[in-house]
Amino acid sequence: MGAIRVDGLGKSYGAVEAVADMSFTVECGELYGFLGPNGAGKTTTIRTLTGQIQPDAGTVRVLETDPATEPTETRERVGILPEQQSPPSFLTPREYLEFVGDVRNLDSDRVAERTADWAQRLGFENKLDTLHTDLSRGQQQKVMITQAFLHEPDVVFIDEPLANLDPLVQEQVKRFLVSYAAGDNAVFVSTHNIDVAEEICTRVGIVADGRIVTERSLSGDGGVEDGEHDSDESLLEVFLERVEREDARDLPSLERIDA
Ligand SMILES: Nc1ncnc2c1ncn2[C@@H]1O[C@H](COP(=O)(O)OP(=O)(O)OP(=O)(O)O)[C@@H](O)[C@H]1O
Repeated sequence: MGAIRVDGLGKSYGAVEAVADMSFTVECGELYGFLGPNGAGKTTTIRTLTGQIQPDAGTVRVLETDPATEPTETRERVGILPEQQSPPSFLTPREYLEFVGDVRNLDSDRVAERTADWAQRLGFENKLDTLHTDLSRGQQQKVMITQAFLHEPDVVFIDEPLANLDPLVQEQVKRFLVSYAAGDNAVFVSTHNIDVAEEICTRVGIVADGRIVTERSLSGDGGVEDGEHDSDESLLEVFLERVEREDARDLPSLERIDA
């Protein structure tokens, strides 16, 4: 099933054109990496796909729902780990995950079971009853990862999944994301970490100036599968080449500077 479809998406904030004619699709079973420099339009695209903001132009569909007109239907079926979001300071992880389970209409026994599983998987069992305000950034990130997957959604949007996590937990989360996508779910990861994208993603879209400038299928062994590019070319090389090319388009030419 088509998980995410974006066609001609445009979104401006006043005079700032954050997203301009963005188009791409993601199928269930894909771990799709959304890569781009600061200010490229990644967060704006995710916010549109999760019904947090309305597009100015184009169409977006998530599991055949329209997040602009059916935000509740969309959000019921997706998991979201937003950029730099912390769990509520006045709740403990257990209380927060019970609340999320309630909002997601999950049976309380199931929530308790999944909370215990995730706490064990990510190693925060001994913090389940500690207020978030007394948890480290990494421990809070583990709780945020748990809430995104609590209802086992078909599509998950994650901004910088490995932020603040120690190397051991990073490995566990990477392995989990790969296996979750392989279970016929779509995992959409926005990241600046090109090495991680190259390691775990099945496909990446490189974003610059509010649109996809190129997409690459990844072979899973660090190689980039592409007819246009040398297969030995790393994803970092592809990224730098395409993003610099877009930057150069925006810069005045030397002749114009000299004139
Ligand atoms: N609420 C807002 N009001 C005005 N401009 C905004 C707002 N949010 C984003 N922008 C602008 O829109 C553009 C795209 O921002 P966006 O946050 O989508 O980029 P990004 O690719 O997620 O960047 P980063 O990698 O730095 O998180 C930027 O020029 C940014 O300054």
